[in-house]
Amino acid sequence: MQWSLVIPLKPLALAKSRLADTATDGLRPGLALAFAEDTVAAALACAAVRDVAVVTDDALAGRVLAALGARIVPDEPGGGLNAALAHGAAAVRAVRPEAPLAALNADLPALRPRELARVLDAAGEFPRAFLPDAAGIGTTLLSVAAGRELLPAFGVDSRARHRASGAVELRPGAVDSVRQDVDTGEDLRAALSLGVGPRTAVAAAHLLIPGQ
Ligand SMILES: Nc1nc2c(ncn2[C@@H]2O[C@H](COP(=O)(O)OP(=O)(O)OP(=O)(O)O)[C@@H](O)[C@H]2O)c(=O)[nH]1
Ligand SMILES: C=C(OP(=O)(O)O)C(=O)O
Repeated sequence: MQWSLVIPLKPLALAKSRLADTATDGLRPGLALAFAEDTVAAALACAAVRDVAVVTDDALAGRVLAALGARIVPDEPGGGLNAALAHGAAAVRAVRPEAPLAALNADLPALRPRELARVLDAAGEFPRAFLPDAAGIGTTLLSVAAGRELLPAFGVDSRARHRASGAVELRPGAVDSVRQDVDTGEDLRAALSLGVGPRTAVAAAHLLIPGQ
């Protein structure tokens, strides 16, 4: 099964505000871009992925991620994360209506292609499914079979909301890299110990992270 992925990305100057105590205003946009680059590169290297669309209005991120091979979809709704995902899903479906589709966060710098393939293989068994984040409160991936609506409910308590919406919670085991999103300094430390991609390794080397 070959998936289309939709990855949302805020304008870099606004992204990852909860990392303010770990990275200065000057360094945070570069760090957010590095996370997105490593996420997109790992997604494109996954054997179960046919294409990746990034929904963003950030011009620099758009250029860099397009060069990696992503399709860039402007965030036309401008209505926040779930509106951006629904818009991205519609743009993908317009080109490839028969493909299964999944939304994936852009802040997964430790993402490993084989672990993503394991999650997508598990997701392919269900009409709609999701993977909880490492903290057990949010969501890092939401999938739908062809012909179904994505109905994204990302944001606060999205694990409970995706479950309540009828999506099946995936428990594929040994997929830490797909669950480890980075919102806080502690998350970044956890991602670094899993092993991050090359752009995040360089960007994080500029930070003073206790314990690293
Ligand atoms: N296109 C788009 N992407 C969004 C929007 N809001 C959030 N995202 C992306 O959705 C994903 C999950 O969001 P968060 O984990 O909250 O990331 P964030 O908003 O950069 O982090 P904070 O500023 O700390 O809340 C990230 O990949 C964000 O870049 C939006 O309005 N439009
Ligand atoms: C948007 C989400 O991410 P975070 O909790 O990382 O903001 C989510 O988990 O639904």
